[in-house]
Amino acid sequence: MASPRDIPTHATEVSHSLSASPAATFHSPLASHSNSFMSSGMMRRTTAPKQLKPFSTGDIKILLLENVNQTGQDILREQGYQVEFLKSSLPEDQLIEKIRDIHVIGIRSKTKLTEKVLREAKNLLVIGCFCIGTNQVDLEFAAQHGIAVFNSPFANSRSVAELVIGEIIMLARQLGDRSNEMHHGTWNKVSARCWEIRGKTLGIIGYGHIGSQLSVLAEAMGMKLIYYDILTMMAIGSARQVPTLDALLQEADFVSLHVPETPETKNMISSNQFQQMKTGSYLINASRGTVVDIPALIKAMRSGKIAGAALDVYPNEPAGNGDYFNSQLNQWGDDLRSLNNIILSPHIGGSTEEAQRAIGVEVADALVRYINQGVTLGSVNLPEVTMRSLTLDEPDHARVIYVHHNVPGVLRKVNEILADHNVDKQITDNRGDVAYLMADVCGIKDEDIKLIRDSLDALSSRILTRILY
Ligand SMILES: NC(=O)c1ccc[n+]([C@@H]2O[C@H](COP(=O)([O-])OP(=O)(O)OC[C@H]3O[C@@H](n4cnc5c(N)ncnc54)[C@H](O)[C@@H]3O)[C@@H](O)[C@H]2O)c1
Ligand SMILES: O=C(O)CC[C@@H](O)C(=O)O
Repeated sequence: MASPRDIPTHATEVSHSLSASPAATFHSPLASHSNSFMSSGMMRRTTAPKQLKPFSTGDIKILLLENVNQTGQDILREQGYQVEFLKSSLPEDQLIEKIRDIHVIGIRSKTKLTEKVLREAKNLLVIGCFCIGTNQVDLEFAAQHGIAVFNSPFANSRSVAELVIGEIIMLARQLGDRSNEMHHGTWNKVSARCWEIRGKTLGIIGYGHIGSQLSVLAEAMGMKLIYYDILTMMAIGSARQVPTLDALLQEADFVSLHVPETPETKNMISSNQFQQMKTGSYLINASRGTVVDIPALIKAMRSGKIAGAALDVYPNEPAGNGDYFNSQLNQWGDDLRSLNNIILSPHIGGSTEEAQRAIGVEVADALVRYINQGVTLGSVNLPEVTMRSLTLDEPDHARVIYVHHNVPGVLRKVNEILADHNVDKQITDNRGDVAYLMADVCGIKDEDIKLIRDSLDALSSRILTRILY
């Protein structure tokens, strides 16, 4: 392993012969990524970043599921990693089989990386969620095992907000039904219970990236805006935060959900909430399928309480494209489909070319930075730690990364191990029980690296040791 010949660029700058498991010892950035990182202004240096790899990039095995965008695939392949790409997600048994062998996995919203699955992921270093939501990953278990998780926090927010604007108009004008009728040859020119959206009140539940973006668009369409959020959020334009969910439900003509999947948001909109809503109002859910109690929605629509709904997400969603959205998947499937003025879309809120390309780049870049430099900026489950790249005028440096339980006395022990070396820079941070330490050490020889790694591995606080050189 570790042959510098396999390193695509600047490979001759370093020459190490240590054999290492990717999970134990990792290495640094390719120029394109480290340069863009350095140009952030945080860590400007005149010297080119040093290319560090303890083993051939070809040893890194990456599994990309759920049709991750080509932009992301390209970035990872350019690094020389082995990338396996699949269009759909995998059934749990196949996922477990594959995850044993890989160092990196890229997923979207469908793949469930539960404790059961992650327990088998003995070589896994990092998870890339090529989406906003990270509810499909057991973040805590991953952190406790030193597996970093990255996502793309807002690259598809605009796409979701635009879809919702379209749905508001479609529902107000019963456009889905009229279109369906025309597809079946029926001309049905009606205006009863069809409305303009101008002057109507949109109630946004969850005023984060998507909710606030929707607020801007809806206000431009002449709607009045109210929102409910567990946090006090800055109102945009003339939007107004209301103190309770009930207050929002009682006032809004359209209710749109933009909350994450959490225990608190499970069935957040159920029979009681439908009762609070205005008769003839509309519900839109493009957040997560668990947030709306669908049988209660079906009842509320049949009774006329709710005049229309748009759903983009469901408690159970198929693994891939095909003829799967039936009552076997969700027992109420047929009832839902039989309703009038309901728009059903296959979780496409974030599915635009713009969003998927941007997500591909953002998440793949984060993965490369983590694999090659150990930088955790943007991680959703590990402390966010960064240091400038090592440079070509630092030839005998190594970057020591020690992920550990946050218990008293660890730093003293780590620094005893590093004491005989010159520590250029060191940074540590914690997130709950898990701490992440990075130290750049100079004057390092191959035998030092092995010694440092073995000594760190022997500490009881250890979760993961990586040495990049
Ligand atoms: N349909 C799609 O394709 C699609 C695309 C992107 C995101 N999403 C979903 O939309 C969700 C929201 O995305 P975002 O980027 O706006 O997230 P965000 O984190 O920026 O905003 C979420 C907001 O919800 C609030 N919130 C959390 N719990 C709440 C509760 N119990 N009651 C009220 N407010 C609560 C938070 O305080 C936050 O302001 C994501 O978590 C994801 O599940 C779906
Ligand atoms: O693309 C997906 O599968 C998920 C889209 C969306 O729900 C997200 O969380 O970003």
